[in-house]
Amino acid sequence: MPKDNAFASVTSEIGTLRKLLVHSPDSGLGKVVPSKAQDWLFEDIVHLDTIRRKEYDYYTKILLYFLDPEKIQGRLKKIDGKDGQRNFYKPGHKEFYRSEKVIELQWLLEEILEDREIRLTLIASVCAVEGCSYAIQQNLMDYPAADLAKIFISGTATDKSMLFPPIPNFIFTRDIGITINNHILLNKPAKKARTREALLVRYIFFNHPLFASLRENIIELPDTHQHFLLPKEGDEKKVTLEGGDVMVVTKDHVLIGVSERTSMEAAHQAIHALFERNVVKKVSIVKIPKKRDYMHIDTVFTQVKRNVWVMLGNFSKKAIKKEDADTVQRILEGKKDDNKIKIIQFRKKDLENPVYFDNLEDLLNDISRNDMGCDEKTRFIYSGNNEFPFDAREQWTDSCNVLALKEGVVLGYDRNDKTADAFENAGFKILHAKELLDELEAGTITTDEIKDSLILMPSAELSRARGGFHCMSMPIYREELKIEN
Ligand SMILES: NC(=O)NCCC[C@H](N)C(=O)O
Repeated sequence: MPKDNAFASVTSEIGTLRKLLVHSPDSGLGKVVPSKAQDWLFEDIVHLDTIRRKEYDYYTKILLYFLDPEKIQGRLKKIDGKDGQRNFYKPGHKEFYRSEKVIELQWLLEEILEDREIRLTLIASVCAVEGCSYAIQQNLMDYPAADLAKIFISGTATDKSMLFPPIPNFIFTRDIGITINNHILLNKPAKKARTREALLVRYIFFNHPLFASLRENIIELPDTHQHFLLPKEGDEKKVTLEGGDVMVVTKDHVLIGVSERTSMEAAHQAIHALFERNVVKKVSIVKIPKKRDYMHIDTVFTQVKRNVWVMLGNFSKKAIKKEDADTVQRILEGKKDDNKIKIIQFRKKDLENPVYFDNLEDLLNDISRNDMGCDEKTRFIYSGNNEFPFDAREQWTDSCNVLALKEGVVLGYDRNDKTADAFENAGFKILHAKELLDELEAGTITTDEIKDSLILMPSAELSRARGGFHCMSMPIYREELKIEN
């Protein structure tokens, strides 16, 4: 349990995780059709039963074991028993795990929908966003809260009719908002497919009693003045921001990616909002190429320990030097600056004089050494062991997108073999989720004993959704790291 009484506090990427928001794959994932997969931001269609039972359920078990063991310890056989109903994992079912540490968004949505006024407003809002008929809107009022929550998320009514599209990316809770110290910065999705997620989450944060103490600390970025007059596509003046582009590296320092999803204008607004409210003292803007493969900064790097990061080699010093080595190419492509990473750090006390970094490694090294006071050498583990073509292949399947359960213990996909080798070479133990759970249940190991490890999770279906465990988590509370400066 957190030592203080604050409900929310995230001051790093790697402090021991105590509370997070998640959403397990709902039936909407099983409704993605090939013709809409790209619009709905999936590269492929997934097999629902496999993604749940053989993949995501392991994530739930590991999270509960680390964050809320009473819910699961000694009960695994029964939970996954022969009846095969998975009731423990189903929000809305009476046997659902209902953890206040591993917090399921569908459960919170159901709870706020018990309130008639919220139900009416949210029905009207969802119907407006989805362009539903008046008849459907009236019809939705007859559903009990649990069914309505399911419908809002899956898009499908209890009689199996599809009322509106699913929101299959709701499993990527990272992107709905970010806890920065004891504030929550809400997102403004860049893609239409994620609009309903933002709407539902806004209602949860502003209405669920769990967040009552935080209401004053919820930050919503304003839109650009007369934003409705802006051209449809490609205007940097639009304010769009997704959580995968925000990383809280220390209590004073936040990184904000400018990417395919987060606009420069949003970064600009966020810097002002965070400085004006005294949330942090330093914001580093990390501008990455606007590419589907790199959609947010957490798809190209995440933190493992105070002096260890996993990253894509393309953004390393060496790779950037190599790119610049051919003079003719450099001159010809000189204007293609958009393909390069750009890093600018703003300090509240001296806004006029930002600091520039040439490459990602320099920034991360500066964070490890100067912000986190780490004397040990900063180490980088590269996607695919930095070997072509495994570097790009494994980054595509989220090798760089790991979630730290505590400093040095991270969750990643089991399909990224070369990255796992790189972790091993860097001195990390490689653990497999299923075996680890067996050992935890048998009592031959405890979560406290697990140190410096990459826990490999089954991933064949999950990885088709284009996000890893960093994306599948919205930390609400992490223990504060002891930093000696
Ligand atoms: N933070 C992240 O990188 N989230 C991954 C989101 C994947 C989702 N299919 C999307 O394209 O939005």
